[in-house]
Formats: sequence, C-alpha cells, structure tokens
Amino acid sequence: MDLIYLRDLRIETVIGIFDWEREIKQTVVIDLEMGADIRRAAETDAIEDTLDYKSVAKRIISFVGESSFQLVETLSDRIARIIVTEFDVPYVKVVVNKQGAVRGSRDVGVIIERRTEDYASA
Ligand SMILES: Nc1nc2c(c(=O)[nH]1)N=C([C@H](O)[C@@H](O)CO)CN2
Repeated sequence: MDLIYLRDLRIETVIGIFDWEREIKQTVVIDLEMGADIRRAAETDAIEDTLDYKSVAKRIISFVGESSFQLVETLSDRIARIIVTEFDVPYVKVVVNKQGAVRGSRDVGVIIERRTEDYASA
C-alpha cells in the first residue's frame, strides 16, 4: 500500500477538559498518513485518479475549526472517520497533538490507526 501524507497541519479549536479550556481556542497539530494506491495516477498524471490531499486538508480544517471536543481521543477518532468514510481511504494514521498542554513537555497527544472495517455499519 502506498501512503499519502500531510504533516504539521495547525488548526485553532476549542479542546480540553478544564473550564478555562472551554473559553479559548488552542492549537492542535495534526499529521495524517493515508493509504492509497497511487499507481494509476502515476500513469495518467490526473488528479481524478488519486486522493486529493488538498481536499482532505480543507475538510479537516473546517471540521476541526468548528469542533469543541474535550479529549484529543475523540477528535482524532472523528478525523479518522471522516477520512475513511468520506474519502474512501482504506487505512489512516492520525496524530493529534496539543502544543504545551503539559508543562515541561513540548507536546502531548494521541496516535491512532483506523481501517475501513473499523467504521463499517452493522
Ligand atoms: N488522555 C488524555 N488526557 C488528557 C487530555 C486528553 O485529551 N486526553 N486532556 C487534558 C487537558 O485538556 C489538558 O490537555 C490541559 O492541559 C488532560 N489529560
């Protein structure tokens, strides 16, 4: 499987479990690795034959910017769900980190991997 990736996507959003965090926006930094088969696009040189990473980025920027989750776990899972179900991506790795959320640490967050079957309806 090939991978299309997007790194260091910085988005301002409401996120956190504490009262003060519900009143401000904080920066989350997102890295994505998305499974793809790029062989056809490499033959045709056509954007229609591959996953358009700009379309993915626009959708995630819009979703995260309007969201207000408490946990990075919830945010990362919702991002993965959008990428798998709306963009027909068979595998995604999502890294979400909050800059400076823990004193003494540069960043903290979660790394998840999801596949099509994780979001298959019953
Ligand atoms: N596993 C998690 N632990 C914590 C989270 C989280 O989202 N997942 N969040 C917080 C606070 O919001 C923290 O980021 C504020 O500094 C604490 N622990």
